[in-house]
Amino acid sequence: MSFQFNFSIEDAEGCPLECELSTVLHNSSSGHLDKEENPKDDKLSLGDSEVQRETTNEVKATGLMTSSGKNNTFNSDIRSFNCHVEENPESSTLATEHKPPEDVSIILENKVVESLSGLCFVNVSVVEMTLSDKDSAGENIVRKTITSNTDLISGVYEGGMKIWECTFDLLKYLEENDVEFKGKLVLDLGCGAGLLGILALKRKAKEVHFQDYNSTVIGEITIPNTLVNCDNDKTSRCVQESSPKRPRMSESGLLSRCRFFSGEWSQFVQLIQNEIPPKTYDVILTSETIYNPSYYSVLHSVFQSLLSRNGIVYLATKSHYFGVGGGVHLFETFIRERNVFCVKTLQVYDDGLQRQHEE
Ligand SMILES: C[S@@+](CC[C@H](N)C(=O)[O-])C[C@H]1O[C@@H](n2cnc3c(N)ncnc32)[C@H](O)[C@@H]1O
Repeated sequence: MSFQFNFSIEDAEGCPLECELSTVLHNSSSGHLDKEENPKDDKLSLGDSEVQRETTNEVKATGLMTSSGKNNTFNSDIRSFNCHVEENPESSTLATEHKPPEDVSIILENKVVESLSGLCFVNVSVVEMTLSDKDSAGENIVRKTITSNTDLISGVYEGGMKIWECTFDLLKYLEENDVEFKGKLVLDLGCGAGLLGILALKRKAKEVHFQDYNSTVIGEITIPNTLVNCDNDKTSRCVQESSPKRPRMSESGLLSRCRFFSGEWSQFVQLIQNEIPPKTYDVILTSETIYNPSYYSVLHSVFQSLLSRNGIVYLATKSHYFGVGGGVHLFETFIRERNVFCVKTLQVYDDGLQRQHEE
């Protein structure tokens, strides 16, 4: 069954010039999500959105609605997922840049590498097992999530350890539509495993920045994943499942076109904006980052501050995140109310939804 949301495609002429960034999030957006209007939507759909700036001063946005049940082998079903909201979250986590070590082989110690569709990634369970013993001095996110039995702990751990389903939808969309990355400065925002940024890197992006809330994710998952995909000419014959790949130092060339950041989004914006010259991104890729409505304001300001004038944002999301309350309708409303971007649906993937719904 195909499912379409109420996204509309707007002419760039219909879009206003940049407007002020709203500071109100909860109040302004929550009242506009009318769950009763499409009561079935929430359970059935996932979505991708793309936000685009035009060459004129006008801002145009397009959206890609996707849904998928195909990748459940890699991800538990998170349409209804557990989120623990900390009473005193460690918010405003400072943004930090992470430099891969000189000896890149160290990064892959104790890692098991898997592959899918030409992309390699470390097995998260193995990383978690290793970390549950040793990260007590660090963020300790593995132990915290095990203890609280949650997919994420708001303000502490934002879910970057595993690969979420919409990442695969967006990868598919980018490949099928031959989206151009050559020569572009790309941001994988809320990257987790970083597969979106890695795809951009392999497709000749000039530079890719990876950002995740948690430094543990960047160090233990994102950087290793980037490294195992850095074997430029040989990536098509990815390592066999469960076989660790040990790239030579000479194979890590692509790493020089990557930068890695951890920290909360507003802090990240500050860090990037303080660079001289200040940077803006041609493409922002982001998957499963709109689950929490209380982050919409800062997320919008990331787009507004860091997207270049001709830039474009591809955003992949599920229709609704039970337990936290975010979702595509709410986010679309939020974007429209800010009046900076327009939104359009690009595509809906609905594989497996009926099956999921019947359950
Ligand atoms: C559910 S995970 C999705 C990870 C990955 N994009 C995927 O699709 O597999 C959400 C990601 O958004 C990022 N994130 C969410 N809220 C954030 C915030 N307030 N500040 C910084 N990063 C945040 C985290 O880095 C986290 O990894």
